[in-house]
Amino acid sequence: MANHITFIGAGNMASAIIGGLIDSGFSPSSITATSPDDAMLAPVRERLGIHTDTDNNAAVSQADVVVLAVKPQIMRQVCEAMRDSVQHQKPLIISIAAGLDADTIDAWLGGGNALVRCMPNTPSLVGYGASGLFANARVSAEQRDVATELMEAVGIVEWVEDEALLEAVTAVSGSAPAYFFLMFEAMEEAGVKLGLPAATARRLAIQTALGAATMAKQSDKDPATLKQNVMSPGGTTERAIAHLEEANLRGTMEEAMQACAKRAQEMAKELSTNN
Ligand SMILES: NC(=O)C1=CN([C@@H]2O[C@H](COP(=O)(O)OP(=O)(O)OC[C@H]3O[C@@H](n4cnc5c(N)ncnc54)[C@H](O)[C@@H]3O)[C@@H](O)[C@H]2O)C=CC1
Ligand SMILES: O=C(O)[C@@H]1CCC=N1
Repeated sequence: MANHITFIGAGNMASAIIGGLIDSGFSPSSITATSPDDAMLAPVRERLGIHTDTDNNAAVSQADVVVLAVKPQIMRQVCEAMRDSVQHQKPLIISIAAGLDADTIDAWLGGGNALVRCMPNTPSLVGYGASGLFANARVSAEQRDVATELMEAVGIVEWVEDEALLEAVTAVSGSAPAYFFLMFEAMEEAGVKLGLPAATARRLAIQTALGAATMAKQSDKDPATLKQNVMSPGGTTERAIAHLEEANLRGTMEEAMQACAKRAQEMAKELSTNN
């Protein structure tokens, strides 16, 4: 495992990963998070007990792993400003930015870096993250293990050998918590229209999703069979599923996920040329 990890950026995704790491036993004293605004750092410092710094270069100079966790739109400026300290320190770089390819980030950091691109998701905060990882040619087997260990501390890890597949990972898991949260909103709203108090509908819907996900994960049956097991012939579920199929839920999911992957591609083009 890494001796010291520095997170450049301390927003939603960095705090989710840091929170998950600490819950899984990683020492807060081995983690630093940065932001130019100390007011943003105070809550993570107080809540998580980690080191914080408003100076990215100072934070990089102590790290053997640097996680780039700023918005893609400011990544170039952030990377170029810490190029010298990265070149001096030569840490393993892990970028979690959507739509920014490994070569582009490596070039912004001066080139020659061992760089892992990771597409995590926010359930990392509760230890149920799902991350897709890609390593550039400079990443050693030991560094791969470090990246795996880091992200496995907050969930499951899938390596891809073709970087372009991270776009698919973004559609299937990176952005996907939001699809399920939308589903919870919709189920709560519909439950209220059917007469339930909002809080009751929300609790039932969320618990049901947790139960369904746990069953799907633990069972040796595929999701289609598990679905079939809920559907009594001529019963209530059959009617609901027929409605969802007629409304083309599958097609809608496919279109949404294609749009997600396409946006990752567009961001890669926009950010590598216009940034
Ligand atoms: N939110 C999500 O579900 C996911 C986000 N990502 C990626 O994670 C990255 C971060 O996203 P979020 O955490 O959602 O954004 P965020 O806006 O919550 O966090 C960004 C952080 O960067 C900090 N920051 C701004 N300028 C900085 C600088 N010069 N130096 C250091 N820190 C600076 C901000 O203070 C803030 O703490 C993005 O690249 C995004 O594509 C990837 C997967 C999922
Ligand atoms: O929406 C986004 O661009 C980021 C990347 C994946 C999840 N959130």
